[in-house]
Amino acid sequence: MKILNVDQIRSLDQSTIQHEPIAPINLMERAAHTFVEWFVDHFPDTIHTKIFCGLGNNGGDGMAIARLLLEHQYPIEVYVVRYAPRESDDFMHNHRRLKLLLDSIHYIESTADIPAIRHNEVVIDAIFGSGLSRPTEGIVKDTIQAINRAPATVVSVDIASGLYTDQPNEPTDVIIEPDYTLTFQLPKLALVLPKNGPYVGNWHILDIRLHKRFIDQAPTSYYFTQPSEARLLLRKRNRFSNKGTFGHALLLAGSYGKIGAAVLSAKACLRAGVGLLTVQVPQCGYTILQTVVPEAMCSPDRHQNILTGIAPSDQAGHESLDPSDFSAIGIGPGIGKAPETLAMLKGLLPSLKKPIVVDADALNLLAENRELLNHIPPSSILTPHPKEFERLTKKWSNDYQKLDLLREFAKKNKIVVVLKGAFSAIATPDGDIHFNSTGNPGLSTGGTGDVLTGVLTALLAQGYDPVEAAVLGVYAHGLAGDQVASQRGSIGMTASDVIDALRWE
Ligand SMILES: NC(=O)C1=CN([C@@H]2O[C@H](COP(=O)(O)OP(=O)(O)OC[C@H]3O[C@@H](n4cnc5c(N)ncnc54)[C@H](O)[C@@H]3O)[C@@H](O)[C@H]2O)[C@H](O)CC1
Ligand SMILES: [K+]
Repeated sequence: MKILNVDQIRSLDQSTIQHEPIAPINLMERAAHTFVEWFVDHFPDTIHTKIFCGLGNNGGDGMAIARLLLEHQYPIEVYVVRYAPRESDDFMHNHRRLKLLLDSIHYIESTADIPAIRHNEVVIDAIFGSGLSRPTEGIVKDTIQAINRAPATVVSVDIASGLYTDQPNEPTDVIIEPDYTLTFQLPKLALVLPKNGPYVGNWHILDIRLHKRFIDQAPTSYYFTQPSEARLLLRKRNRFSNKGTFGHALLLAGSYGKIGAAVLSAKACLRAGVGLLTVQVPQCGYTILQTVVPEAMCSPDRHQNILTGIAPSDQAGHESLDPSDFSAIGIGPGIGKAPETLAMLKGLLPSLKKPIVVDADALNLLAENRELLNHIPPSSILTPHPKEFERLTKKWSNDYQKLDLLREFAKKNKIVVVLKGAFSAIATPDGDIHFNSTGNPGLSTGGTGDVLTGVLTALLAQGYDPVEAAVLGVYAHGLAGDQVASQRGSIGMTASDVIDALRWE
């Protein structure tokens, strides 16, 4: 699903009005209906509801929502924040209609007009939507602060009042902190950025049937992975396939004290459908791996405690590995940063031709030896969390700048970068960014990154295109986390739970 910017959303509105065709006021009515449908589903009709409206079309939505909630017998009160002398036409239209049904509409002009808000009430925030053009101030700011201080549940219409749709806010900006955001038609960039968490809450998309052809043709570099899109990426399996069909992956993982990382990666790789798996671990991990992951072959490093090289045959009779024998290689989980491990990386990278997966300490070694980035095979997948990404690039001052850095880094190095976090951002070599839609805070626990590396390596080994592997793998990994959370809650989720919950259907 595309993410469009404010100007495009405005044109989308116009395009819908012209092509459907539909009168603007009826489009507002449709938006209000969809909002109320969700609202009625989530809150009982006895709940006291205060609706705060601005004077533009977001406020117009609020007015229409108020009228529809009245029809559903909700006890409502409506407050108009009078911050300017002029109202939009569609606001005025809905204001007139509401006045016929409601004894009194309240107007907030000074702080004395701001009502007390109690904990068992719901607030609907319809002050500003996508039309926000400057920071909130004066009476709007005072009203927003009062709503934020109140113990009530807050639901924002389209986007929290005070939050820009696709540009950074200043830290001093006063913005509604909603429990829910119900956004119209398309996700907005502001909704997927980590710093905006408090100004977004749980957000949902309401389909208001805006012009589909306009959306299909609109240029964008931002996408949000929907379940149906992820499912389409999944390849059907042929009944006559054999384990050779699904590739042979090699994982280079583990060091003394971190053999668990190798185990988790290996198990996840198998659960993501790889045909054959070889894991190279330091010798201290050999027995562990052979015992805990019997499905994988294990190639012990020459070194007892760290990885030092793709093992050539030696007197001990260890078989040699040839990197080109593998359909995909994953490097990094738990490998540490020993000089010998760096030397291994330096020796290995230039010899590789196919895309690989690079994670964890392999990323930190790259950050400390950036010339190695030139040897990463094109279309490889790097999976940094924000701190690792900062080490690879530089500090950013806001999430929008971080996205620019991410895009540039992926383009310049011709790689896929999965920036992990809530709504993980996947940057492609072409400069697109796909935000993931699955996952929950339970995934912020040791080992889940190792699981992702195993999953991505398995998908590459099966021949998935690297961008598709990243989008699908990150989606499935998050979905497994959501599955665990729905069964046992997100607190106490472990990486092993996530592996068990991986499903491909
Ligand atoms: N696009 C859609 O899919 C639909 C959107 N709808 C709703 O319309 C709003 C956008 O409405 P708009 O009138 O353009 O803007 P706002 O209501 O957000 O703002 C009104 C007005 O206020 C001025 N302004 C901006 N910032 C400030 C400020 N800080 N202080 C004072 N005044 C400010 C500015 O002139 C704005 O124009 C969208 O979010 C949806 O809720 C439709 O109803 C359905 C289709
Ligand atoms: K709003």
